[in-house]
Amino acid sequence: MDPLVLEHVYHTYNGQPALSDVSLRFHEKKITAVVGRSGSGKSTLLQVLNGMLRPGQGKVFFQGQPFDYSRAAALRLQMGYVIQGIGLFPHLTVAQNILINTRLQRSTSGADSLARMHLLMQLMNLPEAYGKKYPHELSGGEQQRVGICRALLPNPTVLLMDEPLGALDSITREDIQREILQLQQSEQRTVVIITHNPQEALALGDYIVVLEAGKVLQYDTKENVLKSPANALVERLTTTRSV
Ligand SMILES: Nc1ncnc2c1ncn2[C@@H]1O[C@H](COP(=O)(O)OP(=O)(O)OP(=O)(O)O)[C@@H](O)[C@H]1O
Repeated sequence: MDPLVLEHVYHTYNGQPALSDVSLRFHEKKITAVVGRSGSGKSTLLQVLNGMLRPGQGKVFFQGQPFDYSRAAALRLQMGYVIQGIGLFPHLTVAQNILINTRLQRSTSGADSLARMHLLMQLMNLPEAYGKKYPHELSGGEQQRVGICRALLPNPTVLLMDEPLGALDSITREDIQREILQLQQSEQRTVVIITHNPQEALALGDYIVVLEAGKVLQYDTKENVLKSPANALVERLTTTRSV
């Protein structure tokens, strides 16, 4: 079952369309990269997926059920969410930051959470000793890795990422891209990652969505997007470094 489905979704801000007739099925245990220019509607799309925004028109399904906005906060806890500049709590250690979602959910025992934290830190190349550090003692890339560990600690079925690597240098980006792929091999989940960088979309995505002015220009496997770009704009998006 595809865990996230949008049917004919429209969203406007002050009468200005941000999403227009977006229908997408995000495939189970696959990475879908959403690429598009600034202002194309990528963040709006992600916020519609996690129920932070209720679209003006159209349907949103999560795990086969129409999204229940009266339970949005509880449903959101089942989705990991990673954003650029991650929002770690500065007064909490790395370990406390990573474990914060478990405290909210009370879903796993303390020992299980600690074991999972160590596993995730290992997969994201964070030395165990970093658990005692504070966010300001880490580099931007390390902070972003902590944010990914935090989002994944409750083992969500879905992981949503909004430009998670946008502020990083290209070498750190590529390192973290490799770690994300490694994580996906060891525990497969449905991942939606937003990026304005076509190279990143191609590096990470099994599927690619190309958004332009709130509309889906193309949605297909990476291979098909590369082989048969829907139009000249998609071709440009997939052959340029960033848009
Ligand atoms: N809260 C808001 N109020 C009014 N307009 C908004 C709001 N959020 C986004 N918009 C507008 O909606 C459109 C889509 O914005 P969105 O942030 O979804 O695009 P994006 O592709 O994520 O852009 P970027 O890559 O620059 O973050 C843009 O024209 C933007 O100005």
